[in-house]
Amino acid sequence: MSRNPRSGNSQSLTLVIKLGTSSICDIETNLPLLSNLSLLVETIVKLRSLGHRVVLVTSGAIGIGLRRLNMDKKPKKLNEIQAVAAIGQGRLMRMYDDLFSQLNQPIAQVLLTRHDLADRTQYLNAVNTFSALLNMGVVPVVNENDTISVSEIKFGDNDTLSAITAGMVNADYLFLMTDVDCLYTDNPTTNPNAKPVKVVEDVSALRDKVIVSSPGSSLGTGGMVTKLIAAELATAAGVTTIICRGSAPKNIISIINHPFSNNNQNSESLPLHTRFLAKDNPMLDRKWWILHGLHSVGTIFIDEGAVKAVTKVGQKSSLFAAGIVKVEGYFVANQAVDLKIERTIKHEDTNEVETVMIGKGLVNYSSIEISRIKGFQSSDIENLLGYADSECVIHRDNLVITIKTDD
Ligand SMILES: N[C@@H](CCC(=O)OP(=O)(O)O)C(=O)O
Repeated sequence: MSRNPRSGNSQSLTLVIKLGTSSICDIETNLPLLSNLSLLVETIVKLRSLGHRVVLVTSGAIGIGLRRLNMDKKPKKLNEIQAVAAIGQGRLMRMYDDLFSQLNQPIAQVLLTRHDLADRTQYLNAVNTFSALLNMGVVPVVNENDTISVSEIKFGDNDTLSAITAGMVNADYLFLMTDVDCLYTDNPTTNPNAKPVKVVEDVSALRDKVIVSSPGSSLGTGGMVTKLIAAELATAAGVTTIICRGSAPKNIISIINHPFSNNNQNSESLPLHTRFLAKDNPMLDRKWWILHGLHSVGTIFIDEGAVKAVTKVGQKSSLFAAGIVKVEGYFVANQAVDLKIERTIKHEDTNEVETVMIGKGLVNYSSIEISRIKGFQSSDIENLLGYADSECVIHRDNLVITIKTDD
């Protein structure tokens, strides 16, 4: 089996390149790593000249902001960190614009939060803006909008933001540039026996095989854990994801020029990197948006019959009120909720309740309405509520199943 980038040829690829704080600022002094950044800019301009479309997702606002204020450490208070990021973001963009301008490459600033993408219209507006920028030959430079990002609406780290961005632009590749060559079976700085992991077919299966304790830098929030989450999101959207060393950006060109097949996974001619293969059947854009773009605001617990119906191979059903046993959280129609089942596991003396995540979906009714109609047939909804907006609680088009099924 060979899973190559979706466009199937290397004529014109769409690449998202994510650069973490450790590749932008010196970890001791916070001074910008100008030679690194210049090499990256040269590589991106080279990629553009080869006909590729490039999006840069960059951290570094906090690091650059700290340097501007002559502060050694990140402040403790969230609003002060946000202030530092606001100071650094303009300077970060100025630095990129200065470097790209030397090579006549126009760039654009795109600042996003998860909240912006939770609304389908705003999500599509962002998709359209990216599309227009790439069609104009511009390199969008993306960061999280730290001024308005607090935990509820945060991507949390730029690895996740880069995976969401890669899904939005239908990228062929996501490059997660970091301070190590690749993913290892353990932390290579503390364990000399740690082995490089070169090709990953299934990110979720990998979690038991590698120890991903390697922390991010003191300024960044990511580490290997967030890279694996990003790889899982991106590969689910059909994006081949690569972890490679941030200080050697030219490797990107070698990697995309080298056709991949499982037979040459140990190719010695390529620089060390980890390749996460894109899923053969990527999730449709809308379902991927529901799963990763939206924040869950509640939970609907369903019974075994409903689990069977919504996970049925071939013809998955919508979720009806009859299969709902419990509602948690306060939400209104059109918001995203998790779908779970509680199962009782009988031990000799005790019973244990296990909660299993089934999926996520957009509801047609509020939590208060669902509490009143749960367990009833669709034909009873009008009597119970005085109206019946929809016969199902979650339509199958708005429902994403996350447990493994056979289809
Ligand atoms: N928006 C922040 C990003 C912080 C962050 O997640 O950094 P990293 O883990 O290095 O990708 C900044 O620009 O400093």
